[in-house]
Amino acid sequence: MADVKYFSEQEIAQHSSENDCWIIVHGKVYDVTKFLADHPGGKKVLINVAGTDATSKFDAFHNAGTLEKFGPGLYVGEAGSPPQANAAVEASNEEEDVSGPFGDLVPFGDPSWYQDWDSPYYNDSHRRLRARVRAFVEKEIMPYVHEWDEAKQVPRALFVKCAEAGILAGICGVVPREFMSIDNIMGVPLDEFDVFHEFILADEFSRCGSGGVLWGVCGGFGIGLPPVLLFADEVLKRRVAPEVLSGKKTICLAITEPYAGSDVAGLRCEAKETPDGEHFIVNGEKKWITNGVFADYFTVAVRTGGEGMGGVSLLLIERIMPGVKTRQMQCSGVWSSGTAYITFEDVKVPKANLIGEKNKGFKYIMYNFNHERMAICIQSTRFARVCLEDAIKYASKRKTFGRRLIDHQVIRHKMADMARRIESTHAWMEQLLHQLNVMPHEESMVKLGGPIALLKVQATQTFEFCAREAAQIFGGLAYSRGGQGERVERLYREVRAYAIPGGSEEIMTELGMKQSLKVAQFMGAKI
Ligand code: HEM
Repeated sequence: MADVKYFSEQEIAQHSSENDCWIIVHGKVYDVTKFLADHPGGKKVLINVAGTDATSKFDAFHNAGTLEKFGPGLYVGEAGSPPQANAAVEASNEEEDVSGPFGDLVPFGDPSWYQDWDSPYYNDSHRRLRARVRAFVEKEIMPYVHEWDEAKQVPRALFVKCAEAGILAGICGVVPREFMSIDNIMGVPLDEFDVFHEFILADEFSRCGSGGVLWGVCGGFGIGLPPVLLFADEVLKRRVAPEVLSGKKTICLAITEPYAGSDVAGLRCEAKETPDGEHFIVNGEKKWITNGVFADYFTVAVRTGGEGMGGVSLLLIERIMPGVKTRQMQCSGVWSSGTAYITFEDVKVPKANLIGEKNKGFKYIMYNFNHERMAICIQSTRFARVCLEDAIKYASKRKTFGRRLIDHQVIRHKMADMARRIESTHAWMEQLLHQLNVMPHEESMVKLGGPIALLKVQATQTFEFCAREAAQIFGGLAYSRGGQGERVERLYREVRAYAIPGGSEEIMTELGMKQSLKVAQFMGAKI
């Protein structure tokens, strides 16, 4: 704090020309002289408010993220006089107080336990984690999301940052203790880390409002690494897991093909054993593979046996192996996630890279399906909240016909419709997360497969509805990329990336009911 400079209103008022232009926004002083020519809103608007407090005008046209990104380069100090040092306050700040409400308190913009409602699912360790992930995402991710999305890639350094913060280890569904150099995940001891901690990691990360960035970091990792951790032999696991968990290398899961999507058992990519039995020769194509553009490792579903699910194996293929080619696919959304079309042409893969047993691949894939689908539900539900949060914030400041947008009943009713869908989806999601927390895995695969499939439909349809309604509230601002409607515009384009992969809406609806009927009959229902 010692280096912070303070300026009085009179001092700031002297910097009021095109050649020397300061403004105050939210109590901070910015020297925008060199920024005038680059300001996307034009230089005149800035010169008109030079030397004054421009907070209300600034708020009318920008997101909070604008200052997080541009502010540090323009900041010169604080407006007003220095605060008196208060030893008692400084001492009490050292203890992390996690009680009370948390976040911006926009109605339904965060789950209800953020408003200090009682909940059976969360304790102080969850509250502490919530604050830490939020601080990390707001500092390291949110200011750059638009830039990364437009560049269609996330920086490699972000993987290492996320690994060091503990985020990677926390989202793979199995806590990879043996490969971790620390005994906690963002301060939560590994023995205490539960499904709700993982939920908070994914939910708070999703506040970045970009499936592209989220999948860019976690999309391949969260589904490509679990089969290695759970089923690969020690040698393969020890070679691959530590470097992926440390963010130095990346991994993805390659199942879908031009010929087989949700119908996994129909995949064609073949792996033929060489006569000496030492290698597989892999030939085939994979499509829509998240992170495939840059991944170092590919957990690939290949056909090693006859038709159907009994002939599928999982093989770890490496980018350095001759015959592996990837190209970026041009998709409507999730731009920075590196969606790839992959060709394997006579790729020679050592037998040692077989994950688990031959022809057991389908079982291994199924093992992680509930986890993968739950991740999609968590992300979709938070994205729906992001749409509502941004819509409420924007409608509270934008005026039309002499009134704020939010003062129009038709706009409030849109918000109400969004809120009730989000809250009911969230409550069902928490109920199922609780079951995942307490139920043995094998049992949960059978009993929860149906409800989680239906929850995926519910969550993605809620997301779709909220993206649409928020876009209507933002109007033209959600039709152009960047700026105030940035998150809504992007999320609107990303809806299909959630409603189709991980089991399409149609297949989930059918599976959800069929599976639930089977379970009911097994449990004795006379139907
Ligand atoms: C530190 C000061 C400021 C910075 C860093 C800044 C930055 C930006 C940026 C990055 C944009 C593009 C849209 C976005 O990303 O949000 C923008 C747009 C804009 N800014 Fe600023 N701005 C500042 C201050 C102001 C002030 C004080 C005003 C008004 C008096 C203003 C008026 C506008 C307008 C009218 C737009 C265009 C909005 C639109 O496209 O609808 N800006 N500004």
